[in-house]
Amino acid sequence: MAGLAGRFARRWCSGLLGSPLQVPALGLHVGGPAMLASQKDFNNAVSQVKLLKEDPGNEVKLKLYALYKQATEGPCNVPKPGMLDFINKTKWDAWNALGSLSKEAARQNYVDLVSRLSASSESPSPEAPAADRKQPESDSLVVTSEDGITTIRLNRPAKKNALTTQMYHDIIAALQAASKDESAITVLTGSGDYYCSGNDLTNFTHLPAGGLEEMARSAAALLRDFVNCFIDFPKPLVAVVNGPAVGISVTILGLFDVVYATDRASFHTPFSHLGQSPEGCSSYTFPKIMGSSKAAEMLLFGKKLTAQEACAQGLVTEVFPDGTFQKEVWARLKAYSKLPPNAMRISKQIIRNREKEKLHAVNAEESSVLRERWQSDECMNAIASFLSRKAKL
Ligand SMILES: CCCCC/C=C/CC(=O)SCCNC(=O)CCNC(=O)[C@H](O)C(C)(C)COP(=O)(O)OP(=O)(O)OC[C@H]1O[C@@H](n2cnc3c(N)ncnc32)[C@H](O)[C@@H]1OP(=O)(O)O
Repeated sequence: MAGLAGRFARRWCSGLLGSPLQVPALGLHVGGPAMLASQKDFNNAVSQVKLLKEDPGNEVKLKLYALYKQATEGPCNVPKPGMLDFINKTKWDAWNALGSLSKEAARQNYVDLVSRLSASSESPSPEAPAADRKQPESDSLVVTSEDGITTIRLNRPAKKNALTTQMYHDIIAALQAASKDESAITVLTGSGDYYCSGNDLTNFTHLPAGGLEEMARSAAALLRDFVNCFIDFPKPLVAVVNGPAVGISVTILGLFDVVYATDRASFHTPFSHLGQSPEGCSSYTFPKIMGSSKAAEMLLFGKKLTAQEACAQGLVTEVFPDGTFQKEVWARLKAYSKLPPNAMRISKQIIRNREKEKLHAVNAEESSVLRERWQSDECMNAIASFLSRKAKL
C-alpha cells in the first residue's frame, strides 16, 4: 500500500510542473528563492481551491493535500496509520512521498497546480456534447452511435479497463440513453489489450465520512442499480470481448444476449481469492448456463476459463481468431443491426421477460450479501494485498 500510494503520488507530481528547475526523478520544483511563490500567493491558492467549479477528482485532491502539508508543516514525521485505515494511510503515503522537499518548493508546486486547475476549469470544453446524448462524466467511457449500433467502450487501457465508481454511473446513464436512442443493437467492449479487469480495487480505498459501513452500503446500492440496468435492457445487448475479462465484467455476461470473444480472451471470477461473493446474477445465470458444478468451479474456486472453454460451456456465443476478431465481429453486427428493430426487441422480451422478476430478486440478494462481505477482514486483507502489490491474479 505504501509503495502504491508512493508511486501514485510520484506519478501525479511528475508532469504537472513545467519549470526547468525540477528534480528529474520526482518532477518536483526545487527552484531558488527568486522563482518561488510568496506566502500570499500560497494563501490565495488555498482560497482559490475552494472556488473550483469542477471537482478535480481524488487523485488531484490527494496531491493537493500532500503539497499543503509539506508547505505548512514540512516533511512528514507523523506515525504511519494502520494498514486498514485506507484513507489516512493513502494521505500519509502521498505526503511521505514528497520526502525532504522544502516548504518553499512545496508552496510553489501547490500554487502551480492550483493555477492549472483554475485555468482548465474555466476553459470551455473543446467539443460540444451531442444534443441527444449526455456524454459520460469521464474519458474512461466512450459512447458512440453509428450504423444502427450504439457502442459503449471501456476506455482505461492503462488500468486494464478496471471500473471506477464514476464508470458504473456512466455505464448506467449510457444504457438508459441507448435503450431510448435510434440504434437497433447495443455493444459493450473495451479499449486496449483487456476487455475489463473488473471492479477497480481502489474504489474501496475512497472511504466516505460514514466509514466502511457507508462505503459498503452505497457500493451495494450502486451495484444493484448497475446490474438492474442490464436485466431490464430492452434491445439486443452484445459483448465484444476484446481480451481477458475479470470479475463483474464476466458475471454480467449471463445478462447479455450474445457474447463474441477473441481467442485471446479469458474469463476469471476470483471472488473467493478476494474474500467476496458472486454478483451480476451469476449465482443464478451461471448454473443455468453451464450446470452447477462447472459454475461452482468458476464462482467458488475462481477457475479461469479460456475463450474456447467459455464457449463450450455456453457463456460465450462464438470465438474468433484475434487477428480477424474486430473485422469479423463488426461486419456481422452491422448486418444484424439492419434487421427490423421492433421484431428484435419483442423477441428479446419474450425470451427474457419471464426471468426478470427472478433476476431482480437474485440481484438484490447478491448485493446485500456483498455489502456484508465488503466489511469483512477476508475482503479487506485481499484488497490491501493487491494494493501493496503482494497479490495479483
Ligand atoms: C459499485 C461497486 C461494485 C463492485 C462489484 C464487484 C465486483 C467484483 C470484481 O470485479 S472482482 C475482480 C477485481 N479485479 C481484480 O482483482 C483484478 C486485479 N488486477 C490484477 O490482478 C492484474 O492487474 C491483472 C491480472 C488484471 C493484469 O495484470 P498485468 O500484469 O497484465 O497488469 P498490471 O497488474 O500491471 O495492471 C496494469 C495497471 O492496471 C491496474 N489494475 C489492473 N486491474 C485493476 C483493478 N481491478 N483495480 C485497480 N487497478 C487495477 C494495476 O494496478 C496497474 O496499475 P499501475 O500501472 O498503476 O501499477
